[in-house]
Amino acid sequence: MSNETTSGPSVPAPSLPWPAIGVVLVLASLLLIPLGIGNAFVTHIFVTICLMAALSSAWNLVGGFAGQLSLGHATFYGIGAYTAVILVNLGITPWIGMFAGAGIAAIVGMAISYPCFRLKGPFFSLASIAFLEVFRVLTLHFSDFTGGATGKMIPLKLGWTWMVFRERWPSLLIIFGMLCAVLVVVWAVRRSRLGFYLIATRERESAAKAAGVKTVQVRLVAVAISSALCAMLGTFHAMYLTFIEPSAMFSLTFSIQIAMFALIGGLGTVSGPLLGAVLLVPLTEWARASFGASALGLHGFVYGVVLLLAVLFMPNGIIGLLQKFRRAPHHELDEDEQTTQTDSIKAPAQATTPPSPDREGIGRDVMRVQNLNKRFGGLHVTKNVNFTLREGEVLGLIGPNGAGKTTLFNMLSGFLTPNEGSVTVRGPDGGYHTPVNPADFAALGVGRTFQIVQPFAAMTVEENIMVGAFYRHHDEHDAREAARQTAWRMGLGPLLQDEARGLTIGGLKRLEVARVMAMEPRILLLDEVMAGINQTDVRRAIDLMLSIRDSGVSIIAIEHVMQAVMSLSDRVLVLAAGEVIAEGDPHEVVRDPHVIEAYLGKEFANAHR
Ligand SMILES: Nc1ncnc2c1ncn2[C@@H]1O[C@H](COP(=O)(O)OP(=O)(O)OP(=O)(O)O)[C@@H](O)[C@H]1O
Repeated sequence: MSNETTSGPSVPAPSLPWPAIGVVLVLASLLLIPLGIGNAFVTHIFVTICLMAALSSAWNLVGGFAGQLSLGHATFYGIGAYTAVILVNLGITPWIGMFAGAGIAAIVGMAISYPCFRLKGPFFSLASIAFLEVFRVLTLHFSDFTGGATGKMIPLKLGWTWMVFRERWPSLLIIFGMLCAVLVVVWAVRRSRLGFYLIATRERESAAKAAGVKTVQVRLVAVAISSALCAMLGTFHAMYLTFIEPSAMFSLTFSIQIAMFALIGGLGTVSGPLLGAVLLVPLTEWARASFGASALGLHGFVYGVVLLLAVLFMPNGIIGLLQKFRRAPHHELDEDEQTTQTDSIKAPAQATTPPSPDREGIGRDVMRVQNLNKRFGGLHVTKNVNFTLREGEVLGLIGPNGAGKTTLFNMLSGFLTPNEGSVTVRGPDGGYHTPVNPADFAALGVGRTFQIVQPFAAMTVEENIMVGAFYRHHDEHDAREAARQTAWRMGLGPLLQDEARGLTIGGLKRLEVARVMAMEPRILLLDEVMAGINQTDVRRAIDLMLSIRDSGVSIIAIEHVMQAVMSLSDRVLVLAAGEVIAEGDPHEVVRDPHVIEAYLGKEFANAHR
């Protein structure tokens, strides 16, 4: 079993007060310093900082939270600029044009991102650049509307209605307000179910799907919000510049700059892009002013050097570096502490799911598997698999390596479509349904774990479990509370604020179960949750599974640890070479000569005589 974790950017806990105080102080100085100095050039620099910080924060929703590294975000900025300028020329105020541009950009963003989500890493970035170029060429082509290569002037109508001013301070007020609004949107997204789902999708798409996340849908929502915000900022900038032309509005360099402030400040964090812009824009503007025409393009060189240094020494950006200093040492549980903790968690555990000595009888069928066949090319992996799972039952699924157990689980949770056969699940309404994808299975109450643990590495233990809890609790406070209760029940209480990437394999296994339990499933598919954990943890896991079973959940458990299989299972199903070779009472099944021959071996049989 590999302890596989990704190393995505760090995600700070959103509720800590010090970053909020820092952000408020930075914002206050962005407004008060230029207003206090009253110099046009200084005000211009602060307008640029606010604009870049806002654009980068909006980009961060897609590039940071969703992990889709777009290098073509100027497309939406350009759409916002052109829409507003065309409308201004028709006599419509940019305050309206701004929203028209936002709507168009959101639709365009979703339309071009949907097919590109299949592309990973640099391929998505390249596709985003290609679309940027397409829009630049389109703007050149439709010159009747856009002015073509010569660009378009904004009619010189001064005043708040037209967003054009003789002085710079009104523009500063507008862009400062827009920056605050963008930050509030990003902050709200980060705290919401959408934010958790985006980060979960970025970290582990399969695990996110298993938690009921509609991964394409949440990324499309993020793209729509991000594109709309960029377009609104594009409108402002067009009015500020009073002139637009295609190569400036749909510029690759500008797109890279937008992404870079977030990369340097802290990808996937609320305050990172703001910090990046505050530190970098004055530096480059100073370089531009100091060296002027003698070193044209010097700002690009400055950006390059800073980016190189950031990648080398601060892979998680400035925010990641700051976090490192304040992060508490990792909390590893020792044996005594674990015992105490297990004792101490009994109370909340019993409060939610009392382990019943008079376990309710096994009820009606909750899952029916009929004639399941799966082929990978010429390899026939599962052959005519039939079985049923009943309410409150624990079904042990055993068999040698390569027998097709995980493949079967993938079909029971919608991750694979069978070539023949069907899986029907009894829904909360009492009717039987045939789900087809992970979201459908989750909606019917089927939760699963993965053989290779799939933590959302950059999230804390609490946040990992919250991704599951959000399935039932849409409000952040409710989801956090449910996650905490589940964590204590699973023995993860003292580790709530630890990052998942720091857990031991035993901890990661428990986290995997905790996340799915937080979804309050009716059917639980456990894939080797006891592999690679010590004897004490195995005993604890057995107790935990019994308490889960007693709460009325039906369980199918793939397990090689026979101690667990024997003490947990009401029934055992043995799969060998894709076929069910035995099914029934565990004590009878382990005596079956076919099972001994195919899986258990003679030594096991002798030991259990
Ligand atoms: N996506 C795939 N493409 C091709 N072959 C696959 C794929 N997934 C699984 N297999 C093959 O199907 C067979 C069954 O694999 P599966 O992982 O389901 O077995 P398993 O019983 O879960 O084994 P283990 O106990 O080792 O996890 C193996 O031969 C495996 O190589």
